[in-house]
Amino acid sequence: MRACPTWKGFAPLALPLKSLRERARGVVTLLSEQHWCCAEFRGLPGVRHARRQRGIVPEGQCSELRTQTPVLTAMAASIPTTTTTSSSPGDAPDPNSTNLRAPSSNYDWSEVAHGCTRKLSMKICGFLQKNNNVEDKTRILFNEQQPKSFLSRDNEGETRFRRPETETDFSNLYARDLLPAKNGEEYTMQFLLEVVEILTSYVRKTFDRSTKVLDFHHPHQLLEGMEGFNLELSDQPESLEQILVDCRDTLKYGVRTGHPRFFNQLSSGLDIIGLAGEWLTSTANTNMFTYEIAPVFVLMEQLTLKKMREIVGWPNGEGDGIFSPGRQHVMVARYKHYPEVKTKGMAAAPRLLLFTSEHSHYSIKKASAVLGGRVIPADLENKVIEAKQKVSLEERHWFHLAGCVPKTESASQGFVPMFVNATAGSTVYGAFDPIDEIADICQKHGIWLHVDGAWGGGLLMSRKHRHKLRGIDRANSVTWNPHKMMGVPLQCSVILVREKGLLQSCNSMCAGYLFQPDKQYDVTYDTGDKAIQCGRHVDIFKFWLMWKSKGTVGFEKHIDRCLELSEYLYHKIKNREGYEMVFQGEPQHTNVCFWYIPPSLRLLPDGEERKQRLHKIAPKIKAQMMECGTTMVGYQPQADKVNFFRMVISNPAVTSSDIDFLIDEIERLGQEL
Ligand SMILES: Cc1ncc(COP(=O)(O)O)c(C=O)c1O
Ligand SMILES: NCCCC(=O)O
Repeated sequence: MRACPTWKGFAPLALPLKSLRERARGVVTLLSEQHWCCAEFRGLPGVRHARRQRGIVPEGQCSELRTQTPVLTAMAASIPTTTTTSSSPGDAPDPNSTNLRAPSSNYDWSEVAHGCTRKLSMKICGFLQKNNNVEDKTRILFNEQQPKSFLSRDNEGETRFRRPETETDFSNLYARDLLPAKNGEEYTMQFLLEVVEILTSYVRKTFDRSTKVLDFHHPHQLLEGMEGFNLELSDQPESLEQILVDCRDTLKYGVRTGHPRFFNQLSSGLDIIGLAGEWLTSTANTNMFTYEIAPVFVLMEQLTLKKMREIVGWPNGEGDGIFSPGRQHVMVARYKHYPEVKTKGMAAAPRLLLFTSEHSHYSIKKASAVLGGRVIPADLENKVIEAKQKVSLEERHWFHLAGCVPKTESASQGFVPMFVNATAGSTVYGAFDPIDEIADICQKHGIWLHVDGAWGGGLLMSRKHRHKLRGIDRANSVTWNPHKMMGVPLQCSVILVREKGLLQSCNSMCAGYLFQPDKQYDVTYDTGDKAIQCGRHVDIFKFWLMWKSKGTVGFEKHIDRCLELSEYLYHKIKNREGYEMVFQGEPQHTNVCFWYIPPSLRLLPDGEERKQRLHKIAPKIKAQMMECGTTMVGYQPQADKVNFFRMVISNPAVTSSDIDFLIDEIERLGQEL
């Protein structure tokens, strides 16, 4: 395992160092005047936000921290205990508290010292900032915490909150002290501001390439509780102090999917407007099933769906749709062909067949075609015709037959081809099926055409690339996931249906407690009954807000930029020593699939040994990437192909230098395998 590079700092939740150092220096000045020893805080980069935090300060800092621990320990041990907070500076942490075990090592004590120092410094800083009067600093230091009113009324009588100069001690506060509790407003504002600080610190670090993409730990390590990060649920309430620490740790041990060097999934990036939209959505905390409780969101959804249908090419954006995850299009297709299935079940339908290509999201095992897994129309029609007669399972190797596969191998009756899934941007290869040709076959045989544009639908926003989805306007239904290529925060999935009213007919149950027909407004805006589920999350707002902030042109620019970067990668490696492309030809999407061949395998002749050894290379490199936290990229086998890397780009933060970094990192980690 190659050594990981030393990191300048993986202190994702550190306070802005400048202010912390200033504060700390204030403490150092004060304490040294009191003839206390104290570490010189200079030279402690990455000093963490020490709210009784047990977090790990990265190796580089840990060694520095430890060299100064004896001094810090002396300070922590000698700090007087006259303050009234429950965890007064100098108190040994309560060993029974959930997260804080009794300090046992020098390192632990230095953490305690940090925590105490920070509390002291916050009190002093608050005082100094407020009074700017250095003389009285010693008096204020140990006063009880006086919750000041930080709420004021502006000219319109609106209550405004002013961030307190001194920090709130949340160790004695609990959820019950927050709104709607009586007098809970100030604590609520202070608590939420702490949370915002955690989130904004995380956002800043996400785009900082000197931080890790992840701080990997195995499941058993996290389950055991990293530095006291206890995932077990508690019978008794935890203090807000603990809740804040848990928030920080949850982010600390997660994966930064917005990091410029996170390439692992089709969904990546951290769009700030989308994030704000998600924050607002959670704050609004409403349900999409009726207009009466989501009037604005329901209208936003309807306008956005119409815009998307126009982009698909349906005249005047006519048709239907809904923001909802899941595979409703199959249900709608079946309902269209056999509506009695809704009330009588599958007995009301013959054996139905669904067709899709090997590389669709429902991928099936099959010898991969050098064309990248596209449906070859001539074969599709043959198979459709064949399927209308008796056909045995082994003859279906070319197409995936999902849905109602016959219960016995030798079905006595023909099958009814009902549904064809054409993939616009396959998950691994990024391949686009020839939709127009497939549409001809579906039209000829009266078969429902669904276009799975979950990954490729975003290319419709680009005048340069939308031709790859030529024929999509002939589809009966379309899947399009803005949370993939368009960078909208997860979850944001759309299903569009050409025939208006079909979703409602297929799914509606007219629940009387929700969809009363005698409301005072036009109840056609109660769209919940179109969905297969009842409660439905507001997925629209973050997307609508992003669209407003970028404009249609902004999405086009993003899509074109990502495709440019994938072309850059393709041309960089296609003739590079040690690389082999999985399929020939420029990528149709941002998917670039390749093997990295370490020097030890380059002279091996093709054959079973080479395949078996090559199969292990990508997983080993990936494991090292994760241990080092430097980057993440997906790998997988596909049909008869051994593990290969699948590089995808959807994060607007990615630059060509990140592509260069990825290649260098693969070579650094793989060259000695
Ligand atoms: C082509 C394609 N279709 C459908 C899906 C399912 O998307 P989701 O799981 O986000 O609904 C994926 C996911 O990667 C996909 O790549
Ligand atoms: N729907 C699954 C996502 C697959 C991927 O991100 O690679």
